Amino acid sequence: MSTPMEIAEQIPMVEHTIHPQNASMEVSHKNSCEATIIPHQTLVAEPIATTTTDNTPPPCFNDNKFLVSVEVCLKPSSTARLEEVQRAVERMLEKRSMSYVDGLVRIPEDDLFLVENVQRICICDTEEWVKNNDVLLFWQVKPVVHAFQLTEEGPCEELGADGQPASFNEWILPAKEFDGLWESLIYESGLKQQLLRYAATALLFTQKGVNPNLVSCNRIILLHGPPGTGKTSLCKALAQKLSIRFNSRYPHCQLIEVNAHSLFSKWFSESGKLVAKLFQKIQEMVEEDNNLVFVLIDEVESLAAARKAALSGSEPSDSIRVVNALLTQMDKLKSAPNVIILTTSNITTAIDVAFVDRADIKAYVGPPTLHVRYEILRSCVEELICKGIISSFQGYDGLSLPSFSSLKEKANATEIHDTDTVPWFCKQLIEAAKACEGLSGRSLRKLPFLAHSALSDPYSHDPSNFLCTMIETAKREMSELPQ
Ligand SMILES: Nc1ncnc2c1ncn2[C@@H]1O[C@H](COP(=O)(O)OP(=O)(O)OP(=O)(O)O)[C@@H](O)[C@H]1O
Repeated sequence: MSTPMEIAEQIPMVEHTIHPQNASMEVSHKNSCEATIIPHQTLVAEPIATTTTDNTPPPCFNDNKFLVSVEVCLKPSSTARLEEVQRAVERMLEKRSMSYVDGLVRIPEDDLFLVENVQRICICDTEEWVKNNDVLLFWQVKPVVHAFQLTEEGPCEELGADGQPASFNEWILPAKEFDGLWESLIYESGLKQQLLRYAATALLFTQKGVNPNLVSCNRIILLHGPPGTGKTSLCKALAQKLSIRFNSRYPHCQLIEVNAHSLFSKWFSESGKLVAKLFQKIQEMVEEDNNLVFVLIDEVESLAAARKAALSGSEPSDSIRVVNALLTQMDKLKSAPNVIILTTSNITTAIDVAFVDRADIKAYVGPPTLHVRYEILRSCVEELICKGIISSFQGYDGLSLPSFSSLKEKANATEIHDTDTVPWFCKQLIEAAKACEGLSGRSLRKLPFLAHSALSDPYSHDPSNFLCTMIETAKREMSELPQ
């Protein structure tokens, strides 16, 4: 019998081709369940590429291998050094001939150091490289291990003067409050990967000292779109993700959540000064070059209101001062390599053009599509099954319910609702998702709660009854939306 390495060597690597640009983007919900460790002999690998079509290596490709992030969360009680844990995990991964799919990796029971110190090991972002349901084999992968420990301190509030609301909250990252947030956010278009890559490029450019007069990069992101589409959560999740991925370069990381409303002083003329004061603090933080600082400005239109409106007389002149102060301070921060400004807005047209122009990425975060609505509801139902609120579906023992893409694949991309290959409960879930067209992600995440409270018998664990009630609740919620 051949050894795993011999078998691996028999598979011609160069002849296989994956096109990352074609890889379907499906955000994983497998965090709560174990990643399948499949003996690699049984796997049929999707062809793997060593180059993209234009012969340039894909961006995350090194040593003829795919770079795959492996995030290792230490136990709160652990006093081990992050580098020590990182090396221990690297050694553990080297010993195992496992496949790489997004999800949790079992910690070997005989590795006492890892058992004592590590809470979970999670493989991330492989779906960028492979099509849905395929896997990367161990020899095709160079794992990049990021060890981290969550802080449990909660936000530290900067109190405003004279009973004014606080002007900002400070979080030390990675924070317990944002754990799992990234994975819980579901988008259709690869938006999360795009943001991650953008930030990685921005940090690389500044780290390498790329001349900003020649290649401009302001490190400002603007997410805009309707309310409840997850913009604020996405900003926080991105900051958390980057604090983990860049912790060897930046061991300290903070998120400053600016309360834009508090910057409007009751003495109107003070507002410009308050903005300057806030940025003075941020400036002090970024002076420490081991610090990575994220500044989150929600509803940025309230701070960066279009000056055109002000000049036309419909806005008080103080708002002009605030916008001017904000733009000046942002330009000052530009020279610091270790700060990223994250902003959100529901009404882009109300934002000053000079601000919009400074944003390197202006990403539209739209209402959830059918695919996304199904995935959000699926993750909710999985959570309720996991916590024993409803029982699992009869005849289906899987830990996670089928994803929308896997159903589509089985149904040969036709109308998946009408096909026999789709289990009945998935059809119900699809019906619920269809009934929710127009609801925001925020409302969708509330729907299972509303459905449960509408059950005639709240102690019934019947999943089918629950799904029927969820469909009715969705229809009721839709009918109550303002026209
Ligand atoms: N695409 C999504 N996938 C999963 N959950 C989502 C999605 N969109 C929204 N949610 C849920 O809605 C919650 C609220 O989202 P959040 O407050 O970040 O939205 P927002 O776009 O910033 O809203 P607003 O513009 O009203 O401030 C999130 O924490 C998340 O639970």
